[in-house]
Amino acid sequence: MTDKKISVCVLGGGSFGTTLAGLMAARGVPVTLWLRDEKVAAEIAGEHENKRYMPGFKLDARLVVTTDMHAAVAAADMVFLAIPSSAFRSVLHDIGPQLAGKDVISTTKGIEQPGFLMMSDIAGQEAPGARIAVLSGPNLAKEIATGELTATVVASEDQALCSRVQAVLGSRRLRVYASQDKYGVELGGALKNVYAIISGMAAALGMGENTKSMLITRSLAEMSRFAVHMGASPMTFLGLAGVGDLIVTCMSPLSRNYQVGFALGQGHTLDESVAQLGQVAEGVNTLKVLKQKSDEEGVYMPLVTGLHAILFEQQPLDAVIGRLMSAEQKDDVEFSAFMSCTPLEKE
Ligand SMILES: NC(=O)C1=CN([C@@H]2O[C@H](COP(=O)(O)OP(=O)(O)OC[C@H]3O[C@@H](n4cnc5c(N)ncnc54)[C@H](O)[C@@H]3O)[C@@H](O)[C@H]2O)C=CC1
Ligand SMILES: O=C(CO)COP(=O)(O)O
Repeated sequence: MTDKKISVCVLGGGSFGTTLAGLMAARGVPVTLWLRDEKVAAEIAGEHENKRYMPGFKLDARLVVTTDMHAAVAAADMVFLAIPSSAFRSVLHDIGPQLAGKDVISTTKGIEQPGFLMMSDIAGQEAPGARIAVLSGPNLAKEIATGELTATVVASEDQALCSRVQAVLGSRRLRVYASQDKYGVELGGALKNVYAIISGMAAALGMGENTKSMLITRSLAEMSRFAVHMGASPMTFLGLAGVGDLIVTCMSPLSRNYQVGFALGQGHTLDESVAQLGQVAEGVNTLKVLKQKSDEEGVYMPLVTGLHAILFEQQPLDAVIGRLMSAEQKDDVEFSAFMSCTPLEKE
């Protein structure tokens, strides 16, 4: 790293954007947080708090907040995106040419249809001149904001970019590990949201601890099977952006996807469950995208199929659980065979 301080801009003033921007500002990094809403921007500037998304969390007074996206991006060397996947492309579309030569890091955990595109794919299309990385791991915004210890993964083929992100974001409370498997890290972050909905349902239904453990473990098997089929490294799923993020999202009531599942398990409809959350739960859209893709690709994903049947095909929960529990009993750790074969045998 050079002596010059890297200037950062965070796009998106929801839970995660606010948290990341506040964290970096508190470390003395020059940070500007961009958001759309003038009222929220004025509140953050005046009271150092985002009462809509992060009530009760004080932000560092050095954090600059703006509603002028073009000015914020122009002044930055590194741009983090913390925008829901549904709006990711439209936000990038406005600033694509401005991002040439800059570091762009997506923190968004979703997939775009049509095309089954990762957020880094969209960034590559909308900002072809940018250097692109993704950030993912067990990173519940509220825990990061209270200073709980955790870690995350920055993934890019560009190792110098990973090092810059580690320098800007890493601290004694947040370790930033590097990976070159951008696709696997991104897939892990998106897929685990679906399984968090299932885990939330299981919790609301009062299921046992054995059941919850089985669900998380079989979720890992299912998401890894899909990801490996799609070209990701199986090893990535043993790391923070795979099993790490899966565990936290499936176990914590702070997860919004878990909360949606919990509300569903209490008997609320999907619309009610999403409406009462008031924040993004990416797993709902990812479930639709994943069901379609796994059908097209012929990848066996019984948990995805089951949740899709409950949420979008009006099938009763009992019937789905009955089907899952009476399906053929196959191998436990199935890709041990895949990992031990040579690259040639894999093809
Ligand atoms: N909150 C968390 O703990 C974490 C969230 N993420 C990911 O970060 C992404 C963003 O999530 P959150 O910040 O949690 O969501 P959120 O629901 O807390 O906030 C979303 C923010 O995006 C803004 N927004 C929506 N549409 C927009 C548009 N067209 N233009 C500009 N801003 C727009 C909203 O106004 C709001 O400020 C998601 O993909 C999520 O999976 C990743 C890691 C942790
Ligand atoms: O991705 C997250 C934690 O790593 C946040 O999960 P939720 O979006 O379910 O809150």
